[in-house]
Amino acid sequence: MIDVKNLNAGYGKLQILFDVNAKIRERKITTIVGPNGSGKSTFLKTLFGLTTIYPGEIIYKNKNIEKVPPYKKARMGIAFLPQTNNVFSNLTVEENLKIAGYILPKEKLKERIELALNVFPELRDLLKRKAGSLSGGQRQFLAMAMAIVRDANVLMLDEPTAQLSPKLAEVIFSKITEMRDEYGITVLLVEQNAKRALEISDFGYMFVSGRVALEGKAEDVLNHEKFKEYSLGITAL
Ligand SMILES: Nc1ncnc2c1ncn2[C@@H]1O[C@H](COP(=O)(O)OP(=O)(O)OP(=O)(O)O)[C@@H](O)[C@H]1O
Repeated sequence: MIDVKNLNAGYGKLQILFDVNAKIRERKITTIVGPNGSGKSTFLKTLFGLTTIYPGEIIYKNKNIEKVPPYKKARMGIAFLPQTNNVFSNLTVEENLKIAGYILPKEKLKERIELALNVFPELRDLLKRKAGSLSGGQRQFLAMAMAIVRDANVLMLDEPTAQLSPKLAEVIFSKITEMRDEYGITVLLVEQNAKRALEISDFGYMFVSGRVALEGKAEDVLNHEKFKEYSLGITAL
């Protein structure tokens, strides 16, 4: 679905990612783990077009998209949910959902919102609430529901369980698997909660210092010595 080839990227002259090769497979969950500052968020931002790309290729559905601006990527079905500011706080939940699908015809929009609310029934009672007054978990639900309204093919999530209780993190993980299994959405996930994230994933990558240090089937990454060292906090930045 997304093929990343020899990707080098960063912020202005500051290079953060070095020769990254990765495959984001269709209808699968791919998770990126790694120490703080290893470039995980930068990778997502780069795929969405928010950083400077030096040489490197990003191929989506057989098209090179490294020069495509973010708003066009959104129209191509790629959704990026940053860690914060992923909803419009001063608008209601309902307004957020409507804005997500503003390019859709009215009937289609209604249908998509209904579908999103089936995945996130927790939002039904909150439709008139301002998004800014939601809890962290509810806000995350809303951001994910908005991606469903937009009919995203690929959902890139940056630490969706950050600052959530373990119980709520579990709910988010099960929603992510539901989105893959029931709606065929391709998921690219960046998580601090590395072990749990890999457990629900199909494929995994570990980044260290902006490079791919480990890759493979999620369970192989989970069982790899390098991942165990990282989990124990031994892997150096
Ligand atoms: N907008 C920016 N401008 C310049 N440097 C940045 C910017 N955003 C991030 N960086 C730097 O890029 C490096 C990688 O950061 P990034 O957020 O991608 O890491 P990460 O693996 O997602 O870390 P964490 O797990 O802590 O979120 C860090 O050294 C960071 O300081």
